[in-house]
Amino acid sequence: MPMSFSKIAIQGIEGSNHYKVITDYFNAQTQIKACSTFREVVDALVHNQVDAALMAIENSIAGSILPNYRLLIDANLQITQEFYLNICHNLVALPNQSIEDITQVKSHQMALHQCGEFFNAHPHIRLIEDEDTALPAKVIAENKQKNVAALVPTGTAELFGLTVIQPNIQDVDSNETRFVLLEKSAKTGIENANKATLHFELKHERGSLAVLLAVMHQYQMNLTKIQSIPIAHKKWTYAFIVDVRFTDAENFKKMSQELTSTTEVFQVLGLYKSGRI
Ligand SMILES: O=C(O)C(=O)C[C@]1(C(=O)O)C=C[C@@H](O)C=C1
Repeated sequence: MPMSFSKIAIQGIEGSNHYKVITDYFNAQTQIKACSTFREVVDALVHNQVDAALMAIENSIAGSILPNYRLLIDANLQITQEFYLNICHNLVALPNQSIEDITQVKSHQMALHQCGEFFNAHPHIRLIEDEDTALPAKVIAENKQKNVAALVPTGTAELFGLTVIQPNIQDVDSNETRFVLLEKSAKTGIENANKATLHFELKHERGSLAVLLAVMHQYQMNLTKIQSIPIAHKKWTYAFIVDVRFTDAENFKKMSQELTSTTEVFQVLGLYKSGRI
């Protein structure tokens, strides 16, 4: 289902996993603004350089990218869509290099986390964080760097003329990252949504989280995720991010009304269609 946006900010360059989401889900006319950090992605949207921003939010092996929740909350952005992408990490280097030749692997920190078991088994390799998965591959190719490898999605080795030393080195074969599309304002009316991302702060009182969960249960919300994130200016206190699926919009509205009056902060970070069937 092609969707039209004139320009979308992503983290990473052509050949990265963010880039792959754009080519898989958006029409060919969509322009891309490649950014080196998630903060730059959000800033590009806030300053109207793009009409949407794509951001990885969690991975099935490495978990949530917590700072990204804070970025989207602080910038007051809305999640308008979500996408799940199958993630393969292929170890790539210049042609004729073997695993014994490799002394460094450069990649995005989330990608390195997803391949922990492989690197534990190859302790001679030093891991170095880079901006995304594709950039170090491009640099290896352009500068003909020997002894350095990168971790890239399927298809990216060919893009830069590199060779796959070892395919699929992620800890678990079936590895997925969930990406969210951010816009400045909500696009989907509740009638067209079946999923929401909510942000709460609760009174530090016995049972306050249990009561909140009971209200969600009462209105038949199906929780797909609960995540606590630190509130930096109130040391050792936490906000909660809750993803819910629902079938009845009226129930969602009633729950929202009730929770608005019983929580310290209640904010809908997005109403959208689930990326899962
Ligand atoms: O570097 C990339 O290829 C990205 O698109 C970034 C990113 C991430 O931020 O999680 C995307 C998916 C994978 O989980 C690994 C890295």
